[in-house]
Amino acid sequence: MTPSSTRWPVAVLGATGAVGQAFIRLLEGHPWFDLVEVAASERSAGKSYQEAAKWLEGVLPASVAGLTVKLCTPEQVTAPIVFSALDSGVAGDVEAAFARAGRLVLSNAKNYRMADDVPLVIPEVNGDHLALLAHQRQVRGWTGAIVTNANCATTVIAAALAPLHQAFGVTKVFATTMQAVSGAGYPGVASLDILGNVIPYIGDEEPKIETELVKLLGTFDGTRIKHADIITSAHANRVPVEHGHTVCLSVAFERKPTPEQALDVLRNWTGHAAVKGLPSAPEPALIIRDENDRPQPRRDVDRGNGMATTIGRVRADHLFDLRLVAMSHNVVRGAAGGSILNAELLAASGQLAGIGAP
Ligand SMILES: NC(=O)C1=CN([C@@H]2O[C@H](COP(=O)(O)OP(=O)(O)OC[C@H]3O[C@@H](n4cnc5c(N)ncnc54)[C@H](OP(=O)(O)O)[C@@H]3O)[C@@H](O)[C@H]2O)C=CC1
Ligand SMILES: N[C@@H](CC(=O)OP(=O)(O)O)C(=O)O
Repeated sequence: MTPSSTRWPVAVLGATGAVGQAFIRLLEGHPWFDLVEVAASERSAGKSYQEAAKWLEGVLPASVAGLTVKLCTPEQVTAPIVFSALDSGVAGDVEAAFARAGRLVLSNAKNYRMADDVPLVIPEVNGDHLALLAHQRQVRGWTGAIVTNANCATTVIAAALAPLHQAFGVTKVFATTMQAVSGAGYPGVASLDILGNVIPYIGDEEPKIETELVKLLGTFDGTRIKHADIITSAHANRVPVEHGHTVCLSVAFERKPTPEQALDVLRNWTGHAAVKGLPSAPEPALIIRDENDRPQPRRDVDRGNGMATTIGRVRADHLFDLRLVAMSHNVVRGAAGGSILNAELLAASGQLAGIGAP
């Protein structure tokens, strides 16, 4: 699927961090988007990207190495589409300034996720929520817009539960996460804190999982999102894994499925139809493993170029109705790749018209 022969210039804000670097890797050779600008804090601005960033994985693309890092202002950064990998301490003001200046901001930060007029989107799960942008422009008077993607642990849970919610109506979720160190950004957690250890606390993570899930699985009525009626109890843990958040789930339903019925739904789920064929869309979005010892971050995290969610251990639950384990790449599916897929869906559905006009 191609939206037209148009190519869009894009920028990355927070380009030097863990998620910013993933954007740079994933945008290299993208068929629709050209990365033309990178921006970060005052500490990095004015330096070449190569000098400012401690490159973490693979080879830094030559086209980016020599770019001068800009400050994160709409005066300095002129691209109409802006991917934001900014620290949440600054994302609120910076992202609003870009949207006010007519730019489309695709944000990874938590600041606007739960705002009533801001779409919180995992394309396969709730791509239709992007239509909320018309309401956002009306309410805020912006010519640009902000679209957010979810917390990376919530992304795993929502991707696994969306098909089951559609088929059987999820009512309660008990979620225990095992989250990779890359989720804490760079340099992140001190090695002596995490090597050979588990940390049973990630600041602010459990409330985000519990609130974002109901918005993601909610329904859009043409003006607003009606949140799903699901109660979630989350336990968030940091584990010594490089990439990939794993989540153990116990789930209760309105209509209790057998494990076989649940597996059938998961295996046949295709998600929001408009996502199929987009450049970053994994095919399939969900990979179901029958082995007792999967999913595993080491073996499954890069499936679908890091965009697929792997699910296993689907079985009956003694406490609720069903148990399962799900895992996906927190920096790709749960951050940069998810944002790029949001932008692709907007482009393919003709929703980029007028973007970039002041
Ligand atoms: N890592 C993950 O798995 C996920 C992260 N997220 C979210 O994505 C965002 C980025 O996370 P991550 O890459 O891990 O974080 P990092 O700490 O690795 O990177 C933060 C980035 O923000 C920039 N920055 C910090 N302060 C300022 C400032 N005052 N002005 C402008 N830029 C600034 C940094 O620039 P500089 O180098 O110049 O300091 C750096 O580029 C966060 O909001 C995070 O919560 C969301 C989902 C998953
Ligand atoms: N808190 C997540 C990563 C993250 O930054 O999430 P959020 O964007 O919701 O703050 C983790 O530690 O794995």
